[in-house]
Order: sequence, then structure tokens, then C-alpha cells
Amino acid sequence: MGRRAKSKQGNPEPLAELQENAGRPSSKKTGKRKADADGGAKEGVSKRPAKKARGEEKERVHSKGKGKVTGKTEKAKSSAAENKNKHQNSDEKEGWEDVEEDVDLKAQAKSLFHDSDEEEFVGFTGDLEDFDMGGEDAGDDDILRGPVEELDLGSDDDDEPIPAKLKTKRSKQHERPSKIIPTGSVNSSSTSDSDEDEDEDGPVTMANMEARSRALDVKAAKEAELDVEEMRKAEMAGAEDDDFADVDDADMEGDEEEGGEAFELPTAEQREEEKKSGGPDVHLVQRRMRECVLVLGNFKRRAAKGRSRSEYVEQLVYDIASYYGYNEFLAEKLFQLFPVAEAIEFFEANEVPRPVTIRTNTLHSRRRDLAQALINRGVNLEPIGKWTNVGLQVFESSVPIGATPEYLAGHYMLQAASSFLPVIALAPQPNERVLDMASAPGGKTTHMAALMENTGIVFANDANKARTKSLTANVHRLGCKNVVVCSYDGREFPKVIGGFDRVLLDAPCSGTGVISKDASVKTNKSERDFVLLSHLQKQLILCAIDSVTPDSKTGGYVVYSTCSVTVDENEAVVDYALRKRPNVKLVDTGLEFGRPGYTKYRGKTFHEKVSLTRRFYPHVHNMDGFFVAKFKVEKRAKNVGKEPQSAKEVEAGVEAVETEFAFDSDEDRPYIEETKRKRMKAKGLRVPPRSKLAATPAVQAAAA
Ligand SMILES: C[S@@+](CC[C@H](N)C(=O)[O-])C[C@H]1O[C@@H](n2cnc3c(N)ncnc32)[C@H](O)[C@@H]1O
Repeated sequence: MGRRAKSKQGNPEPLAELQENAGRPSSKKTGKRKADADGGAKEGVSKRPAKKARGEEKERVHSKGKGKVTGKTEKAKSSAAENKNKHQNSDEKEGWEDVEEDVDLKAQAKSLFHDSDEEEFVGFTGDLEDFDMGGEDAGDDDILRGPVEELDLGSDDDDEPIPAKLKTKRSKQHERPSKIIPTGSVNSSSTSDSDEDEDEDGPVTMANMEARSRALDVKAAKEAELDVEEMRKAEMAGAEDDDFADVDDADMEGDEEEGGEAFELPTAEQREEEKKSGGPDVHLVQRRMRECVLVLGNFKRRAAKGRSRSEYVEQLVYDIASYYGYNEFLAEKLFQLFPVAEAIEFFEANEVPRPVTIRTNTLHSRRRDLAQALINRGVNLEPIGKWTNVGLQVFESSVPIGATPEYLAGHYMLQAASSFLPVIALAPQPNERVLDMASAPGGKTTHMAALMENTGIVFANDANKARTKSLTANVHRLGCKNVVVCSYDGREFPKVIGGFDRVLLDAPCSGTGVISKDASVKTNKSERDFVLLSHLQKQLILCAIDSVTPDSKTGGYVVYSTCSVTVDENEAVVDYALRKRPNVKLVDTGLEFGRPGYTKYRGKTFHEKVSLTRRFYPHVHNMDGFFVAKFKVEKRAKNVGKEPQSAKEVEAGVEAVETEFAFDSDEDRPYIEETKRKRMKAKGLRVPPRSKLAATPAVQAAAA
């Protein structure tokens, strides 16, 4: 048996997404991957998961990728730096309002980033990074670059210090004795057996990798068939209203014996008592979560008389927050995204690190050559999956992955697999003019430059000047000669420069997709943050759209992405853009997998085409939570023959334009007015002289 197999982590992508499951969060659980509570999160070079999930998670049928290769097998580990983060106060605001209704918020959102420009970028500290980074890049290149100690791959030390901020609200999960839900998931012994089988034939080498890869593909296909078969059986068992049809009552009985008495939902008073006495015992929380999940999976059959569904939900969210160490607001927000059982899968997945992945820089190397070079250095890796021909997943390494000669020579970028997705969706072409509106530290910029074969031009912008240092360093290291680095607030585009063939807006976000990399997100995000962020994202997306020329011969596309899974940062922003810019439409992302975006969510209905957007989840795709939307920008229809007949109509025209173009800062006013004039003209409205426009009540109000 090869040691590699033992510690290898599952590939971060599905081989194929079975259509019947697409678009809805799965609810039938026939098994789940066991979250490695105490191990994984501490390891930078990740371990292979115990075993692939069976059953419901058809999307997580992992590819074994072609060309699996192996190197030396020395246990490795990184010590990624934890962030310092501030605690935000929680307001009681809904996160759905339109941008232009809340002038105050606009100013606040803007100031967040302006202030931060003065900070020196030192990894992930300070307030700005709470927003700026969204945590996504915590594992990205600029962080892992630098001194070898930063990526201490040779250490087995498991004593990861707890960041001060987290000490107050530490997850109870580290003490947990077993998993939450008694589904038929695979246990660790079967896992290692399976992994042992995998390497029975000895190590994979460059010589045998083709054949080994084919064999693995066949095996993966067989397992996928088994999964489908299991699903079918579960469905035939007729457990319609039961998320846990496969969990028989024996599990529950066992619990009763274990706990000595039947489960009862605590009353509000009991909960208060519990809080006062420092919170419940971890075993109790765990059991209560399990019971609540089971009851909510089949409420009619399992609920206690007189207790409502919302009482169970409330208890479960409360327990999730304490068990996994989230603030209750965020625990609830994330819980609401999924069916009950799947929500637990999501929270569990956030406790496990995602695979360490690298992207071959095709300007300097070929993946095969890079793989060979790294293998020779003792790196254990294999291709990520069929959907990318440049990605490699690193399982183990006896050398620091962020300090090899190949790394320093720019042959690869340390980059999360999810970060490849928006660039693949954007598909920049050679000789195009492309804008990367929020680009630091440059993972996606350098990917784009490579796809464009160092031709055309990529404007790599980032509002945070300090962060453009790491961006510039990466651009140089990777030998990108077609990149211009600049530092403007993205909302200044297209004033600064426009007419792009394609624009990527990898927006600043809350980072709820990258909690496994940045646990501080669990406690430092408040409702107010989501309001501010979604407001900023809405402003940025309009600017991204307006920066594209609809006349582009080869392009005319905008890709919007975030490393967050919340609807108000994703579908709501996309829907807003569709409403505000009738000249854009959503198109297929071209990505082979990912769940469709929500078209309905908690009483909100979005444009039906929002289903073309794609969501990626840690528990489904074994990659960071991510969102990708792709727009095609078309020419604006001219509104000819609508001359305003009265001052009132002129005023209405100005207001309409203002609603559409939602800036309000003093600094921007001359540009705003000029843009308004242009837009009124384009709409066929009579444009009042400059002095008159400034004198309209709407403009004066804005000025005030
Ligand atoms: C998710 S990160 C971008 C990661 C980058 N695309 C990559 O792949 O390496 C978001 C970035 O947005 C930048 N940012 C925040 N507010 C901005 C604004 N108003 N305009 C432009 N960039 C902004 C942050 O400094 C941060 O670097």
C-alpha cells in the first residue's frame, strides 16, 4: 500500500453532475463524507478525504483525473496564518434594498475601502481584509509566497494556535466525540481499506499513469453507478418527507439509551438557564442537533406534540452556532441556504480544509513538465480534474510548495481550484482588451494573461494600493507581459478607461465560501456587513457592465464572481444588474458543473435566467464556496422620439437616470453629471444645459 493514498484528499471537482440532482439541494441522505474534526483544518497540504460520499451527493463524484503521478511520501503540513478580525455590530436590517435607496450606506461602503488604502498589506489583518479578501485568497499565492516557515510543510506539529478573537467563541467541534447525523456514511476503516486498494499496484509513475488513470476512471464510474442505485433504493423505500429515510429508529433508540432519557426540546427558560451556566455540554449539543435534524426531516412523524417546526429550527441554529463557533446571525443565514440535513453537511465541510491546488503557468511551463519537476522534488500530486488542463492537486510535499525553484521561476501559482472558474467562464482571447476590476493578488489576472498568450492587454485594477504590490510581484514572477496594474476604486470605471472586450469582477465579498480557510468569518460578519457589501457589489457590477464595449468583435462579456455563498451577494446582485441594465443578458458560464443559482429565495423571485449562474459548495464540490455569473453586453436600444415636454418630464428623466446610475460622492459628481447627460441623450431625452441640470431638484438633493 502506498502511503500517498492514505493521506490523499479527494479531488476538488465532480466528474459529472447528474442532471436530475442539479439545481436543488439534495435531501435524501444515504451517506456523507466524514468530516475530519481535528485533523484536516490544520494541514496546508491536505489529506485525502476518508472516502467519497455515496448516494445523494452525485455532484461529488470525483474525477480521478488523467495522469496521476506520485512522488515521495513524507507527511506534510502548512501553517497558514490566521486573520485578525474585528467584530461588527449587528443591525436589524434586511439585505435586499436597492442601492440607490440608501445613500448613507453607499458612503459607508466606500469609506471602508478608502480608509483601508492607507494600510500596509500584511497578510490578512485589519478591517479591510474582512471585506476585501473575502477570505478567498487566504490560500492564494501572495499569502503562501515568502519565507519557507510560512508554509511549514515539513512539520507534524498539530498545535495550531487559536487566534485571540476566536478564543472567546471557539467551536465546540474540536471536542466532539462523533458525527452529528447518524447517516450511513463511510467509516474511517473502510476508507483506509479502500485507499489501500487503490495503491495495491504500487506507486503511480509517469510511465504507468495513463493506464492507472483509466482504471481509476472506470472505478469512479462504477462508484457513481452504485451511488445512483443507492439513491433509487432510498426513493423506492418511499421516504417522501424524510431527509433521513436511511436513518432508522434504531439510531434514535441508541441515543436514548446512551443519554438515558428521551429527547425533549428545551423550553426558552431552560435555554436561558443553559446559557447562564456557560452553555451545554458538547455531547448534549451534538445529540440535540441530531435529534432536531431528524425531527425536521420528518416533522409529522417525529415532532413532539405542541412543538412547532420553528422551535426545532431555532434550537438547531442555536446549537449549530455554538457547536461550530458561528455567531447566530451567520449560522442562521447559512442554514437557510440548504435543506436541514444538507446544512449540516455544509457546516461540517467548513471544518475541513480544501485541497491544496496549483495552477500551471502555461507562459512558462506545461503541466506535465511541471508535475515531473515537482515529483522529483518529493511532491505528491495529480491533475485536479477533467475540467481544467492546468490544475494540479498537491497531496503531500517534502518541500515548501511556495518556495520551490519552479515556484520562484513562475512556473505555477498557488491557487484555489474555485479561483480557476471565473477565468474559465470569462474565456479571454488573445489580443483582447480585458479588465480585471478587483484583481489583487492576481491569481485570476495571471491566469487570464496566460490564456491570452501574453498578447492584448489586461488592466489589473485593485482599489487597495497596498495589495497591488503582491499583484505586481505575481505579474512579474509569472512573466505576464500584457498586464497593466492600476489602483482605482472599481466604481470609477469606465470613467478611467472603458471599451473592454471582457471584464472580470471578482468582487470583494464576505468570504462565506472560504470559512475553512478563514474561520474568523464565522464570528466577524454582521447583518450590516452584508448590506454594505451587497450595496458595493451592486455598484461595481454596473460599472463592470458599462466598461464593456458592446461593439467588441470577439467578446462583450462580463463575469461576476464571489467567494461567498449568500444570496444577497450573488443572485440578488445579478438580478439587480439585469434590472438596471436592460442591454445585458445572462449567458451560460460554460462551466461543466456547479449548481444553478436560485431563481426563488425566501420570498424573493429573481429573473428566470439567474438559473444560468453557478454555485459551488465545499460539501458538494470539495472546493471553496463560490459563485459565477456570465453576462453578454449588447447595444443599448435607443429611446428615440421621447422628447420631454415639460420641466416635470425632464426632472423625471433625470431621476430615472439617477436611479440607474447610483453614485453620489462629491468627488464623483462632475463625472456623474456628465454621464447623466450622456445617458439622457442616449435615451432620447432632451439634455438641459449644464447649469440647468445642476439646478434640478434631484441633482441639488444629491449635492446636499
Ligand atoms: C476577492 S478579492 C480579489 C481576488 C483576485 N481577483 C484574485 O484572483 O487574486 C477582492 C479584491 O477587491 C478589492 N476591492 C475592494 N473594494 C474595491 C473597489 N471598490 N474597487 C476595486 N477593488 C476593490 C480588494 O482590495 C480585493 O483585493
